[in-house]
Amino acid sequence: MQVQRVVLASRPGKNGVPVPENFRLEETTLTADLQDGDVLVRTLYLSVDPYMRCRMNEDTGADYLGPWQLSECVDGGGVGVVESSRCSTCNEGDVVTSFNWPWQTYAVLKGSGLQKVDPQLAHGHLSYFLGAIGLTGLTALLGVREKGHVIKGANQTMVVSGAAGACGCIAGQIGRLDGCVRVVGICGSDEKCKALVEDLGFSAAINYRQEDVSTRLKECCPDGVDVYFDNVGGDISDTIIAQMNNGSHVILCGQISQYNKDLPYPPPLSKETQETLQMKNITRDRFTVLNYMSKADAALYELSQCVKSGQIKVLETVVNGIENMGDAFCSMMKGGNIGKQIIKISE
Ligand SMILES: NC(=O)C1=CN([C@@H]2O[C@H](COP(=O)(O)OP(=O)(O)OC[C@H]3O[C@@H](n4cnc5c(N)ncnc54)[C@H](OP(=O)(O)O)[C@@H]3O)[C@@H](O)[C@H]2O)C=CC1
Ligand SMILES: CCCCCC(=O)/C=C/[C@H]1[C@H](O)CC(=O)[C@@H]1CCCCCCC(=O)O
Repeated sequence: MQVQRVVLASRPGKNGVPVPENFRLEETTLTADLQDGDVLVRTLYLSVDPYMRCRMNEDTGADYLGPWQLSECVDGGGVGVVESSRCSTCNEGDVVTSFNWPWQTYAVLKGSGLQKVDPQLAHGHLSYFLGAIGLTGLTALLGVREKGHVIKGANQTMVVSGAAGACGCIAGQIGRLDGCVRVVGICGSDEKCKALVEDLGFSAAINYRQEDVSTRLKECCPDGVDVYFDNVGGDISDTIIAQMNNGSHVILCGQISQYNKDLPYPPPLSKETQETLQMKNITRDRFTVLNYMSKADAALYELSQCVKSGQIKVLETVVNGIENMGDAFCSMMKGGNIGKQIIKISE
């Protein structure tokens, strides 16, 4: 059968900004003759994620991430439906997901590498398995729980950077549900600020492109900052950390402001910020969701219940068509998304 796929056409260079032309759409022939253990899947939704910028480099700078190879099909988070199966654990019609889903309209995959999901968990919104009820939601929930030290009744203020993105949206809502009295989001547009406060229940939001973050933080966080969910790093994080309280906690989730630079992960901190962390006894633990997968089932069930009950609101930016994968990735890296950036591949 004829299928479409996306390959890596070129690398942006270690210090380059990725462009859609780094990706190329191709037609290819898929031999749908299944071997034992294989399944034929139709792709429903694909995910684009910041860590993929590192996979565009020859050397990713992160030991658990392999680089994408030139002229080879790109992969990442995906969800799809089993069309036919020669695997004992997968049946026709099953909805399945994987972190290594090829950017391809149909694919033959090993059934053993796929996770079966229950569409009911997402009320039929299958794209949520790439976002709020997938790795994104897990990152937010487990990041806050494992590294945030949020205690109900402790009058804590949480700040979230990258707050209107996939992880940030959920992290702030978890902070509020878990008992922070104040949750302040930092993001890149007035429209995003409005969504955070009016739709997601953040106490306040700061547009870092328009406002003086330090001044606005002092206004929005009069008692200082107790928990900081860090998605972006760089100057924004330095400014927030400068206003953190003694004994407070940084959840080091990601550092997207540094991903277009030739730096290892996590990138080094300024001397001043290192001194602040030390003097104020602030913890700053790196959090990697893949290290907590033993807690995934319970956490996904909790996220599902919160989404179904409306306690957690889900925002998505959906574009249609595999031909738009590169555009969607580059747009997300520049802030084109509100909530999780999803690409719909088929009905
Ligand atoms: N530790 C872990 O296990 C995991 C970590 N992550 C990390 O979480 C973070 C968020 O990922 P995810 O939710 O998927 O992506 P998002 O949906 O948050 O998309 C990325 C967002 O980053 C913001 N951004 C881009 N450049 C900058 C910049 N220079 N300064 C400030 N903000 C910027 C943009 O929003 P804006 O308009 O506000 O600029 C953009 O929308 C990333 O750092 C990622 O690496 C993700 C998954 C797992
Ligand atoms: C290199 C910078 C990464 C910064 C943090 C981050 O974004 C981490 C993301 C991972 C998270 O733990 C869950 C994921 O899906 C991300 C990594 C996925 C790894 C897939 C492995 C693919 C491969 O190399 O084969």
